Amino acid sequence: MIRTHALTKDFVVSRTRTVHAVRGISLDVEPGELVAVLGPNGAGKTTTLRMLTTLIPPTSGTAEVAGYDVVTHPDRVRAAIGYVGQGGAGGAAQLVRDELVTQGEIYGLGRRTARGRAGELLEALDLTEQADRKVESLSGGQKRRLDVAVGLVHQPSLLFLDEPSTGLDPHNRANLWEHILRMRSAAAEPMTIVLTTHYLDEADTFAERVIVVDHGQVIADDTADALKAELAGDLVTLRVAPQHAAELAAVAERAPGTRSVRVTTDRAEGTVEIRIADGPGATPGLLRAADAAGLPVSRVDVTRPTLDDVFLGLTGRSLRENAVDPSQADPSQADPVETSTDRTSDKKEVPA
Ligand SMILES: Nc1ncnc2c1ncn2[C@@H]1O[C@H](COP(=O)(O)OP(=O)(O)OP(=O)(O)O)[C@@H](O)[C@H]1O
Repeated sequence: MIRTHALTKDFVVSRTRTVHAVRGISLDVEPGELVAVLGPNGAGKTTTLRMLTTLIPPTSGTAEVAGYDVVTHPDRVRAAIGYVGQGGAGGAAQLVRDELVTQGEIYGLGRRTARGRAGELLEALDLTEQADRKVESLSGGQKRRLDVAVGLVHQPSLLFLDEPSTGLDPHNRANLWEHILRMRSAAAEPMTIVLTTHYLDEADTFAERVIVVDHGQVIADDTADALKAELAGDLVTLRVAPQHAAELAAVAERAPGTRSVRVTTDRAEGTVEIRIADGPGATPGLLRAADAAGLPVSRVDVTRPTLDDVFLGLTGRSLRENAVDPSQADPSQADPVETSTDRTSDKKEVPA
């Protein structure tokens, strides 16, 4: 459904400054996949989507979408895909139903077909009651559902969603997802969905495949579970008396399967966080080793990793930090993407 090879995009900002937004992305997305593209601000997610949806041309490399090259056959690509951008669609003063009918007509549907399709989408996305209201009067969640309806009006087999739920509260995010998944399962043909998101839980819960992008490159690509198992490991947290923390960390570092150990102490307690392949399986051995070393553990927690832990493991940075947009960080840098985001994590991890 999507095949890219060494896709790049450079933005020449001035004579001395070029932003290398996308640096050689090669991807294959099969029909019917639901793929989340995850990465910090400025990683190149939107730029990649904009190339795949023919909104901007690549600087180099190739991209085939729905069987057509984005540069040589942009019209064919556009007819086959739906795109819900960050800004949203829709003329504010239009009525909701008219907006959908107009969009359908733009895609070449006859008026009668466009009205029929608008009715179906309004019902599927729970917007029938709002059909005769102005777009500008919709709530944030309703507006986003209308954006999705607009993206689907011509029944594309491939839908791109750029941060579909940003700005929505948790209830509206869940509601939007319920609708997206319902539309997807109701589609006659397998619908491929590619979305970008900042919400790690959203990628974790809904995406069948997660592509992690950083500095314009793909740094990981697998199911969320596989990424977590391969790249992060479970987190076993042991609490001890503060004077025992460093010694317990040394014991933990020697335990089989330990990937990294982090120690923090305050007056009351020492905390030893152990990143380890199989937390539940490793914990009894860790406790036996602590006991044998005369280091009584007062509390044990085992937590499964998140996608943020995956990103942290890959880059040493957290996706939760509100990363600075590299192109805005230091205008004097010739290559801001490369040079201004090398931020080290606050966490002090001791490699195992
Ligand atoms: N038109 C443009 N001109 C110059 N630089 C641009 C342009 N569009 C994007 N960039 C830069 O390219 C880099 C990648 O931007 P992009 O919007 O693709 O990132 P993103 O991963 O989608 O980020 P976010 O999560 O914040 O939306 C950033 O440094 C951005 O400032």
